[in-house]
Amino acid sequence: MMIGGGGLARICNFGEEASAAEIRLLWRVKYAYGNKEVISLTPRVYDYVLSNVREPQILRELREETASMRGSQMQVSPDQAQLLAMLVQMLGAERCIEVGVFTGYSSLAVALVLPETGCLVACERDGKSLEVAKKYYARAGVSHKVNVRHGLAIDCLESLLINGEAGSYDFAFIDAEKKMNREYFKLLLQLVRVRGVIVVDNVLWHGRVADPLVTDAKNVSIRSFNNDLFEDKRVNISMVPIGDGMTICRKL
Ligand SMILES: C[S@@+](CC[C@H](N)C(=O)[O-])C[C@H]1O[C@@H](n2cnc3c(N)ncnc32)[C@H](O)[C@@H]1O
Repeated sequence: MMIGGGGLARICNFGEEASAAEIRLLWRVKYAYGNKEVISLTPRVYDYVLSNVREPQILRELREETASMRGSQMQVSPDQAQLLAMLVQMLGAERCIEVGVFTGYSSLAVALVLPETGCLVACERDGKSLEVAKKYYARAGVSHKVNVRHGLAIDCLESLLINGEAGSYDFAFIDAEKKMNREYFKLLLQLVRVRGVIVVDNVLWHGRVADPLVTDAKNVSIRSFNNDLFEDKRVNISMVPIGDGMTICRKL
């Protein structure tokens, strides 16, 4: 059965008003690959996902405090933070780096699961949001695991390399200036050990990267970096449609 362009547009734009049957039809039209049906994250499905996230109380409080702050939409979602923490645990990571801390939600999620001897280098240029992050590291009792670096992330990463720390990190998370992703990745690939992991956030850029008609500078830059990662034989990759999209890269 075919569905007309107008019908599709209506369901796409006003998904919440569409009937369940229409949505199922939309899935079949738009998201069926061979025999495989791929889930579309409606608000209801996403609520269900969130209801299955085991968000620690301290992270919930940080998220709620950040909600009233400017830029709160930059924070990773609870399901993303949970995935980052799980990757760190699966790797048995002891040494991590975060590029782009904001008020500390993702870095706290990582610090909480690091062993007592673990260390997270947390790079952030904005002093005001770092104050919130430091308050929560202290409240959570993980300040001793977080090496806060206030300044430009590039300077921080270069200083780690100058300090002879190449190949000594297990895990890194990139979540700062998108147009700098290529530079961050280049430095982090040196800092992370073989079989270590680098996660890049916002690779789907609100879905706009998939639209060839959107050609603003940020989109072009994210799309081009995604393509670099796809071609990069030094890493295995997995692009995951979680939050605003994250690509998990494992160094070979
Ligand atoms: C998307 S937010 C990070 C969100 C954070 N990971 C979280 O889950 O709450 C990006 C942060 O990167 C910081 N940032 C942007 N450019 C930077 C740079 N060149 N050096 C250091 N930090 C930078 C911004 O100040 C902002 O706080």
